[in-house]
Amino acid sequence: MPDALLEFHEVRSGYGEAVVLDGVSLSLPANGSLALLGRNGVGKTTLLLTAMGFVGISRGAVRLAANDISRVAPHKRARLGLGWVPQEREIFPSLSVEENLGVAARPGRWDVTSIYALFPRLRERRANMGNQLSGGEQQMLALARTLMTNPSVLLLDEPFEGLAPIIIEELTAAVKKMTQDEGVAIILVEQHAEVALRLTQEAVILERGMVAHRAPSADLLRDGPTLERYLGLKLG
Ligand SMILES: Nc1ncnc2c1ncn2[C@@H]1O[C@H](COP(=O)(O)OP(=O)(O)OP(=O)(O)O)[C@@H](O)[C@H]1O
Repeated sequence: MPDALLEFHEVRSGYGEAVVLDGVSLSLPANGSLALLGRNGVGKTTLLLTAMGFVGISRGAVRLAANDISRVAPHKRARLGLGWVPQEREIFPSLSVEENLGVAARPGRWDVTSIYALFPRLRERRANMGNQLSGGEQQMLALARTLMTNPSVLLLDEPFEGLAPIIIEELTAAVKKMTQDEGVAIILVEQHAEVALRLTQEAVILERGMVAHRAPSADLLRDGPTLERYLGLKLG
């Protein structure tokens, strides 16, 4: 098995007294990609928040490159290489696209030039203010801005939520290039299970805060009974 870049070891976490994740173990190798699936409320976002340290753990450990980061503050985890793309996007409305990118920049493979090559639409809109972008463009900018921090792992929380199919296509093409050609490791939380499975190597399905099923994404994509059982999906 390849060495884990990001690892959850029997993690329990939640909000105050409420336990949401219980005994979750998973492992993301360097250059790996993992789809995190499950019905509403099973704890997918909580898992990403736990990885970032916004939600604390009461048992188990979170490790990044074999270092225990369970008690490390979120901003330090970001510095260590975890990149968080929140569902709310959190674009600065009164900064231009290019300024939004600039505030996040840290040295590495990703800079404004390589980002514009990945997202030509952002180059076209580079002078637009954050509040002069469509929802899909904001989502691209949110992803691109996190990429500007040159993370070793990107945590994506429902990036395709509410977007038109044409924009989803553009975004998936960029994510594919980023992961398959450039080797950025990702955990992708997604309601669009088929899209997520096509973009990733491995998949984990959560149910009631526990790992209910894990499989290579390509296998799960063909496994109608499992998709129906845990996600209520019927294959077309
Ligand atoms: N800030 C919070 N305080 C208390 N409970 C919370 C908080 N955020 C989420 N929860 C609860 O934790 C559980 C898991 O929520 P979470 O958002 O992680 O699920 P999810 O799988 O991401 O769901 P969705 O697909 O709807 O986004 C839910 O029961 C939710 O009500």
